[in-house]
Amino acid sequence: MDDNRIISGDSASHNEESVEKSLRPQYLSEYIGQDQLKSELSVYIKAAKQREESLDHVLLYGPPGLGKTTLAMIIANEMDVGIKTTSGPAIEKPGDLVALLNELQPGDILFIDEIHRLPKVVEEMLYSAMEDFYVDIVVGQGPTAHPVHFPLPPFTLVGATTRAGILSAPFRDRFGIVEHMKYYETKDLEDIVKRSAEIFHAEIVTQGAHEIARRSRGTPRIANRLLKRVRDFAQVYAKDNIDVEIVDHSLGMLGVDDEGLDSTDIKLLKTMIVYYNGGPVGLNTLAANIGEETDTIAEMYEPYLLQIGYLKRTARGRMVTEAAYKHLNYPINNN
Ligand SMILES: Nc1ncnc2c1ncn2[C@@H]1O[C@H](COP(=O)(O)OP(=O)(O)OP(=O)(O)O)[C@@H](O)[C@H]1O
Ligand SMILES: [Mg+2]
Repeated sequence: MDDNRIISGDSASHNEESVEKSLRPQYLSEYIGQDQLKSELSVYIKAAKQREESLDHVLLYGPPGLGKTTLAMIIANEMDVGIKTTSGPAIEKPGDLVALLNELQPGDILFIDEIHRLPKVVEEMLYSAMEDFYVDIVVGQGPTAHPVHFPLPPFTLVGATTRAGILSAPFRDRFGIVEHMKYYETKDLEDIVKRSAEIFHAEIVTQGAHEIARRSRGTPRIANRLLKRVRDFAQVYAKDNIDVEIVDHSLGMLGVDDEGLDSTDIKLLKTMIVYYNGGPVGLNTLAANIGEETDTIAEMYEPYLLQIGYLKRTARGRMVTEAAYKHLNYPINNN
């Protein structure tokens, strides 16, 4: 995906990894927002601990950067168990999965990011692992090949995906706990920005935090990234604190508009307005027109534009709404 996108919700590049780590809340009590999800999870965690059992398998889904990986790590901390982290595309064959499962201690968490990208054979092997804690593997080759029943310790699979819709039903049904991550309220993002500023030892006034929050597309990762860039501007301009003026100036320089939309969001909307009279346009056509991958649009751009009501889905494709015409200052064309 496009890693240069300043407000990308996509995973951070390597040099930002360690900063990301320090920003990650460790326990549920430090995790800001997502109140419904937090209160549900805390009940399930408490109950599992009281029974001294492993937590039921958890599926977390929602747009990039909303805190799925963070939450998986929090679950491990709260359960006081180990966690092994991997991702769907990294597990290429059943043997890779068996190797991972084999390393788990009883109660441990296996976190699989991008779980919708697991190969089918691996997914099917997970069925018995999840349900009855065993896998059947074939040992040997040719005439000496024979199946071996391989028991596993009880473990918790935590899966994260941006596309719950494309998981097969038998797979989805094996997760006892399915949680939908929602875009964050501005107030929650404001608290996240303040918390991160404190970790960076950066002074920020409430209005400044509010302005970053408002323009972060409901996404903590974007809020943190914007904060880092604004902090750079404040430092270079020798400001003692981050106020609305410096936020507004910096975000303007970064091409983040008043609603938090970036140049790709705007290009997408303008293409639909100018070339397709507002739509309907199919996702593939749109992707080809603006030079992005279809998946990138579906996972990173479209969900937020749908959420704020600038796009709507119809049976024949995506359409731009009146609100988007207004925001971009285009006359509404009603034919
Ligand atoms: N509720 C929260 N409170 C505070 N910080 C948060 C919260 N949720 C996420 N963050 C911060 O946002 C950043 C992104 O979170 P995370 O990596 O968990 O997102 P993700 O959903 O796993 O994204 P992706 O789908 O791209 O893997 C992290 O640096 C984390 O510190
Ligand atoms: Mg993640």
